[in-house]
Amino acid sequence: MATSLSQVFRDTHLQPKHIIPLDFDTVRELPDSHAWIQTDDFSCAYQIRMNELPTTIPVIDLQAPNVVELMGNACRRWGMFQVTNHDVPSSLVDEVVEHARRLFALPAEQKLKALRSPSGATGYGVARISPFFSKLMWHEGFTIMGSAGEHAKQLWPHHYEDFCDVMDNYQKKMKSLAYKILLLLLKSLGVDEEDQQLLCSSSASLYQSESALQLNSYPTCPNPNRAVGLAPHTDSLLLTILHQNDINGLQIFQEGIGWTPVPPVPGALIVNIGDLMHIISNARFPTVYHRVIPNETRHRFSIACFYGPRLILSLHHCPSFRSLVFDL
Ligand SMILES: C=C1C[C@]23C[C@H]1CC[C@H]2[C@@]12CCC[C@@](C)(C(=O)O1)[C@H]2[C@@H]3C(=O)O
Ligand SMILES: O=C(O)CCC(=O)C(=O)O
Ligand SMILES: [Fe+2]
Repeated sequence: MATSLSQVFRDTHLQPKHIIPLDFDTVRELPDSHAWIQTDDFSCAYQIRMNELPTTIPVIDLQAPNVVELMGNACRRWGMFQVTNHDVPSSLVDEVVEHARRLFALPAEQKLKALRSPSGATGYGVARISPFFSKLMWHEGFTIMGSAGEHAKQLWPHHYEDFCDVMDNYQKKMKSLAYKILLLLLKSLGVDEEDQQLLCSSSASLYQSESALQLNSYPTCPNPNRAVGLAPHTDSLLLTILHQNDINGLQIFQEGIGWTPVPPVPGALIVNIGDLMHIISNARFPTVYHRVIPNETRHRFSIACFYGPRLILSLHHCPSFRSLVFDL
């Protein structure tokens, strides 16, 4: 029997099939390894009845005079909202998506040169939560924590700087947006100015927040009714800021209603509460259970930025901490 968490992590989770994504270009039928549902009747699992169609998550203008109230309400009700007027240039978002498209379009053997190592944080690979499911996801990802340089060099030995510059710029923009939103949320929770300053002072861990970037790719899927793009999960840090391209697929779970689509709103970024924010808010903000369904004809991409205290993010490099977090 395993005697430590790191041993549990080592022993149970890291079989090769749990690290290396499928070569999606070469498959014409859904392999059994990726078939989550055995019949074609998946409709009951994720459709919602039209008369129960809930109003969708709020779209909030970051410059609105009552933004604190709007965000507070959205987070209490949904744990999620979309934000516009956020000052992140759409040209920068487009550049990130174009780089993601270029990366995932590389031949499988090239992408494998930048494979995330079993104990590493940055690189190409399956979603971290993969080992906790017996089936595999219709998904491949590229995670960036700190610099992407080493891995990008493996992909494009001579032209990797542009990729790194664009990712760095985007992370900077995301960090400042996330910090702004964090302050608004603390305000809406009733944390007064003095305490906000304390929490965010240069020695406190909220000020020392860091971000991780995840490029997600969901290739076209021969049988989307039986496959899962990204399995149901909650994000573990404070806030996630997500850009999805114009293709449906993201769904959130609502108690008593079921899986509800989050349709893309052009130009808006999705913000969702993670487990740490749920804890900090003393459970006033729910952490959002969400998943992604793949598409039969269109390749879907999304860019997620996870924002959380530096200490927690650096602990993601430690197998024992990861098994602690993901086993919860
Ligand atoms: C900083 C983070 C946040 C991580 C772990 C680590 C790097 C990659 C992130 C994701 C990205 C995909 C979904 C998720 C659930 C996963 O499997 O890996 C995320 C996870 C989390 O939100 O916990
Ligand atoms: O692709 C999406 O829309 C969601 C991605 C996601 O949930 C994640 O990266 O944690
Ligand atoms: Fe997520």
